[in-house]
Amino acid sequence: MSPKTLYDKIWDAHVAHEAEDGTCLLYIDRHLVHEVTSPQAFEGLRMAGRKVHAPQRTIAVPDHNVPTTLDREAGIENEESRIQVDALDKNAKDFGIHYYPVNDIRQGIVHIVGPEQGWTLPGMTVVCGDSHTATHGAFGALAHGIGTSEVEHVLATQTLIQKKSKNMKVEITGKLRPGVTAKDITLSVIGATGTAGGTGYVIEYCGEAIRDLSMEGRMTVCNMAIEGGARAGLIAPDQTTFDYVKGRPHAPKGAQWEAALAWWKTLFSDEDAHWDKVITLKGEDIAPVVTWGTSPEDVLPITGVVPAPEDFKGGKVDAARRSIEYMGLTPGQKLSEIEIDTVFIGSCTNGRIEDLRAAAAVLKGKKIKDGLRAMVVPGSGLVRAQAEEEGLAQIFQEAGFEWRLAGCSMCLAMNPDQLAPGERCASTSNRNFEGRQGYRGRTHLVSPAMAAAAAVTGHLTDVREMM
Ligand SMILES: CC(C)[C@H](C(=O)O)[C@@H](O)C(=O)O
Ligand code: SF4
Repeated sequence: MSPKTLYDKIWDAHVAHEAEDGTCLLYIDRHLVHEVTSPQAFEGLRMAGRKVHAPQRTIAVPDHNVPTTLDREAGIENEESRIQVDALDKNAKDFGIHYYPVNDIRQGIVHIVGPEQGWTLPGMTVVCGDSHTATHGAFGALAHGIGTSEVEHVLATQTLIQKKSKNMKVEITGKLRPGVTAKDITLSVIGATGTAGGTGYVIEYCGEAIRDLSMEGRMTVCNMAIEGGARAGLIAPDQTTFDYVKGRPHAPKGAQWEAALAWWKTLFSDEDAHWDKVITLKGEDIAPVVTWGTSPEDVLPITGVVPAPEDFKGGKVDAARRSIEYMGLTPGQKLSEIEIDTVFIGSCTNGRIEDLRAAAAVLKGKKIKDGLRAMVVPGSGLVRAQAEEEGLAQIFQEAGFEWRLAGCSMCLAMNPDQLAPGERCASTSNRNFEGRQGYRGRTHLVSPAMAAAAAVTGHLTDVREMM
């Protein structure tokens, strides 16, 4: 047998049919659904008089539009948001799929809920009408976003029409230095490859620094594969993965667990597998980073300065000029001197328990800068409950953070959690596009520890100085 990559293995195990031109029909093991990209898909089924083909494999949760304030049971004010969440309530009921409504403690961001509940397992194909589905690749699952018409196709048939991507290996060798996290890895990779570097590829992240990460950290890395242009990100499952999955509500049990485990242990890239592209970074070389511009590739170590447009080549010169102007920065300005108004800790990139622990460790016994607005939005109700149990919520609140309910929140500002025009935010989310966190808002992407450090000083800060 010819050697295969992990991606090849999962792909081959799911091809139901291959056409002459290489187009395949893939079987889908898990279909995650949220309120933004599903209403038309369900409507399509209704019009055609069709059912959901595999309701037991379909899991829905409202996350993007839900308010995160404690009074959210009072309802959603914005009409468009309310309609989307109401439609999901109704569709989940009508079509008999698994559902975590807004008042369920298991509700949260779809990419946090799936793994938490044991829906996401190694070797699976996982899709969702959402680009950050890449997150689930951390389990060694082939996971990626799909469009609304594909959501309808998967609902109706449990299959997806796909062409195979190429194989790319991103290796992070050695150990990370203190203060450097999974977020710094994933941003640094995008800094090195650019946002188009992964286009046409499925990335497998490997190397000692990746192996050393917890599942939470691995999810952070894979979450941003899409920001690097890749179709999906993958990490081969190992004991860390199995330990995380075991005992979760929807993980296999007993003899089924043993059978699953035997297969999962075969899920790695063979020694001589063919890679179409290979990138290697040294773990020791990665620093705590921040973004200065309006693309995730606009990333630099916190010790750096705002670049000048002339530092770039070709089309990037104008893009950088526009970014710097939009962000209200001056070339040569030290990144650590950029003052901020807001800190947002949350999102499917960094809204898990370990992220909250990392931020709380920096904040313990400290107060946020006077006049700063800071909020923590746990990724799920269960993350929130655990953080309360561990005393993290208290640390955040005593420091001056708002302690919110779960949802996407200020990651994309579809709910009332938004930046005002000109407001500047240190954010643990994954996109710093113009207007992403509110009209004319300014976003600097950072790790949770870096966000906490910035909250204390009121400017972007090297967390290593506070350790
Ligand atoms: C709303 C949804 C379709 C979108 C996505 O696909 O990623 C959102 O989650 C985002 O992060 O921008
Ligand atoms: S938290 Fe942000 S990136 Fe993640 S699904 Fe929600 S909006 Fe998209």
